Amino acid sequence: MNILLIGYGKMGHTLEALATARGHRIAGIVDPGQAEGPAIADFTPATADVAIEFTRPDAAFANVAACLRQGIPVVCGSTGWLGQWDEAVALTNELKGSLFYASNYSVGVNLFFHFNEYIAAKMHQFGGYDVAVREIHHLQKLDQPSGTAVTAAEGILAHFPAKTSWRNAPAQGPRELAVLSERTADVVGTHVVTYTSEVDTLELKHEAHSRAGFAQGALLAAEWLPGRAGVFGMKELLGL
Ligand SMILES: NC(=O)C1=CN([C@@H]2O[C@H](COP(=O)(O)OP(=O)(O)OC[C@H]3O[C@@H](n4cnc5c(N)ncnc54)[C@H](O)[C@@H]3O)[C@@H](O)[C@H]2O)C=CC1
Ligand SMILES: O=C(O)C1=N[C@H](C(=O)O)C[C@H](O)C1
Repeated sequence: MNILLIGYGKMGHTLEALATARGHRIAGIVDPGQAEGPAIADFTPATADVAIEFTRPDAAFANVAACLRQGIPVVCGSTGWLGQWDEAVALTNELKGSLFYASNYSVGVNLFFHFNEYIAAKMHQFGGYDVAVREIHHLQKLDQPSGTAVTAAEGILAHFPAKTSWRNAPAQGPRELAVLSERTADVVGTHVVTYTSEVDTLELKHEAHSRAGFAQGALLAAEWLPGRAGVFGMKELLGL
């Protein structure tokens, strides 16, 4: 496939290496850091089968919209832009385009999401536990809490009715779910869901050892998306 890379930072470089190792061709790289590099408008479905976007919260929506307008299926991994999610869905449907989004492309994290929802329902059934989410990332991360932590929090709220909202700070009452963020040098991405009762603690933890898992999942999505119109995520791709 001809893959357009949008964003050539930590994820862009990891994706480039993995995509070429899997026999794909990089159709172009769009990044303001690339001197005299191309723009998304320079590409069409004839030159790019799919675009993969990993940039920053304030750039993601415009990049997704530009791909949709060019008729290029887009796999977006940027986090922290979901305030514009409804607009992105509406534009995808209006243009009959193809959009894939995941707050985390790692297969392991998507299993973590699946077990998180199952555990939340069970813990609610048995009662007596409080729950909190914690995420730890490197110092360069722009958004807080992480997109993954938001997905985990929403999974808990959907299955653990004792919690009705989440807050990126210590909970202010028993109905609030605390989503706590830590920033530490060189941590790729760690997420922990902790249930505590008076007598014990139960934890579900995912720790990324490198960015390879994110890139593998994003490439799976990029290979799957072309030819499918609509909005998709990892549940559809992995059948979870
Ligand atoms: N969904 C997932 O599985 C994952 C999501 N992420 C998210 O992906 C995003 C990027 O992460 P990293 O590569 O680690 O960041 P990074 O800071 O290393 O790279 C971002 C790149 O985007 C470029 N950029 C900025 N504005 C741009 C624009 N308008 N158009 C094109 N390129 C632009 C920057 O120059 C930089 O090279 C972040 O939002 C991060 O949270 C990161 C890892 C996994
Ligand atoms: O910025 C990162 O690095 C990561 N961002 C994603 C998120 O916000 O959840 C996924 C992963 O944890 C790495």
